Amino acid sequence: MTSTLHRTKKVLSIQSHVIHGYVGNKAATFPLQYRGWDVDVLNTVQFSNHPGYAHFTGFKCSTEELVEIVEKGLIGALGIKYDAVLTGYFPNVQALQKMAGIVGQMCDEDENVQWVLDPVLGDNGRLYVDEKCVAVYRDILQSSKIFLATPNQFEMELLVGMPVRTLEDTKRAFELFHERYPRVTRVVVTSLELSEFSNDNVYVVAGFDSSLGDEVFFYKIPKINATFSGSGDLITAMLTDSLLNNHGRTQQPLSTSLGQALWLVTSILQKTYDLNVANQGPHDSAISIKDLKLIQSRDILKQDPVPSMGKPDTINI
Ligand SMILES: Nc1ncnc2c1ncn2[C@@H]1O[C@H](COP(=O)(O)OP(=O)(O)O)[C@@H](O)[C@H]1O
Ligand SMILES: Cc1ncc(COP(=O)(O)O)c(C=O)c1O
Repeated sequence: MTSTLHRTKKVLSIQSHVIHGYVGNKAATFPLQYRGWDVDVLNTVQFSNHPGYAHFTGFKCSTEELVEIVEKGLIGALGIKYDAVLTGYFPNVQALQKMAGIVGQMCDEDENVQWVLDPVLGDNGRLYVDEKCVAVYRDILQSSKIFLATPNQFEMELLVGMPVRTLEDTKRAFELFHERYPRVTRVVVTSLELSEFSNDNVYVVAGFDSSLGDEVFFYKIPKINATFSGSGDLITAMLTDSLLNNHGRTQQPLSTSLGQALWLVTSILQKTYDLNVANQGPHDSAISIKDLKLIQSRDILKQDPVPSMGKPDTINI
């Protein structure tokens, strides 16, 4: 009952769109809506399906189209005030640069707008955008006020310019990140494979909130025997919800929000895995699961309050 008394939060989500499947905006929109957000969806590309499939077709929005929709339409004509702007995949360097300029200005002009930035560059040692985007993301992170950034392991390595393979590296990487990008208040590295835990079959998910001191915290998440597309986009969306949609409660620390976002994502990935295995039968090596089962996971998304993955470990930097 009480949640309906609070204003519905509004987010502008600028990411890719696929007609079939769930990555980019398709992975973020339904979960955010289901958790009570008004989501304004700006699609940077429109593809038949994600490029993890053998074939896809579609088209990219031009920089001019993206700029016009936000500047003339959403801000100029409608004057919409957002609580958050979520940015993900951009189809080229120019679109990234221009749109980051506009979002940065929105945040400078109104301190209530929080920028959640997923620096989409690549994964597992491979870039899937123009390499010039690396320097552009470094500039953006240096010059803009960012509420939360969510690089994966490879993206964190590119942003700090060092390999991140051990707990000691992780500590140094967060230190360097904070030195280089002091205007980024929170950073979460979404999946680290660290040598200390190589026998434990876990991903490490680590976070740092510069407004709360010098502690890096991390969760160890048991690996499900599969690879998923869209899990990164889903966790960024669920962190946005957990940090900003407090239904009138005081804002909770990043470690608590990450514990809840991880509970939601892990439960959805497990459900997706179980439904796939029920169809395909048992397997030995990791299976590639192309589409999250988001609709079938709506009962998970409805949880309130959201359970947590437990207590994180901590390291001081
Ligand atoms: N095989 C897996 N088993 C368990 N959790 C996973 C698995 N793959 C992804 N995740 C979860 O999804 C989150 C985001 O995945 P990640 O691979 O970091 O995204 P990105 O696509 O940005 O690289 C991770 O923090 C982890 O919680
Ligand atoms: C255009 C596009 N956006 C988003 C994603 C999803 O990325 P992630 O699996 O890192 O969440 C993909 C992955 O294939 C993609 O091709």
